[in-house]
Amino acid sequence: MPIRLECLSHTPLQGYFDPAQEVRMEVERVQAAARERVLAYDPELVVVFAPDHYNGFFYDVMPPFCIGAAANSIGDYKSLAGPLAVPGALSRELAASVLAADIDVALSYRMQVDHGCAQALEVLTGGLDRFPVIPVFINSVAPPLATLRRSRLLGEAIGRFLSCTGKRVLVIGSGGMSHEPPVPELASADAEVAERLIDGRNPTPEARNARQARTIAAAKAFAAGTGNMHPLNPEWDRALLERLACELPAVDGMTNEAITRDGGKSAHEIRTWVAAFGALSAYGPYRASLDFYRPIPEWIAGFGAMHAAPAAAASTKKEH
Ligand SMILES: O=C(O)/C=C/c1cccc(O)c1O
Ligand SMILES: [Fe+2]
Repeated sequence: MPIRLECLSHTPLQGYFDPAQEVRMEVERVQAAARERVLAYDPELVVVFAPDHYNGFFYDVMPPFCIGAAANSIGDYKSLAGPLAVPGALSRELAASVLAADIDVALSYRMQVDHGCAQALEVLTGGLDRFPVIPVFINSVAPPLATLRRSRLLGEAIGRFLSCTGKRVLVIGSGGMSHEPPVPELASADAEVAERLIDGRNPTPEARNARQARTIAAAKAFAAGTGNMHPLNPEWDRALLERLACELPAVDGMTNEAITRDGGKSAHEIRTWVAAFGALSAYGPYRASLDFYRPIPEWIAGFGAMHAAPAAAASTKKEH
């Protein structure tokens, strides 16, 4: 019952507004190495913990967590569009098992995922449907949010289920660390924006282009040091990476208010990493490697990559 973990930041700005070539190439090398590890491991099941950015989940019903029993990627920015290869019956069993463990989770047979999920699948597996994949949405942008501890416990409950499947499992966490791109908030929204946050599925191409143009313009202003976006916080990011590697339960002490204050409103995407590490921790002690970290203002992201495996695992090769 082997398991491997890959966590990485995403950004829809890759390919639209890039950092210096040496940084871009370093990220590409790290991403290629992660993909090589995954393909050599050849998972029988992938579980991807991902946020959403008001593309698939809205305030008409905003669950803290949702397991996909079928899912489609909308293809925002340059991310891939199309169906994920979701094993629906197994997703349902997973949801039942998590609920039986006293963690309340929703189930969707029509989950829409955005770049927050699709980019990680493309980078790590080369596509959306290369391996059977169960997407697990974690609300990271739409207050009120569950606690960070709850994401760790969700991950643990999922890990316990996975360890009983006998499958070669890969868990993925997809999210930035400190960052705060221009995502609107319901509390301060006018009526038109509020409606978009409550029920804004399937916008027109014009509306989508306008949104993407706003993000690109914000990235340019942020990298130029103008505008009033929350700064990236490499010190906070590095402390978090250390916690994930060495003392996972310590994340329980991080309150939502402190995460917003220190990392910015979208830093809550770290809960995808926390859940992935929670799943891994259900298999016992683990060993984690930090593959990359750098604040990248052009991508509005504290950008990191880590991989990990149970301490007992001798190699990352395929195990039968
Ligand atoms: O959804 C958007 O329009 C922008 C999302 C974004 C921007 C920058 C960094 C990220 O991690 C994002 O998800
Ligand atoms: Fe994001």
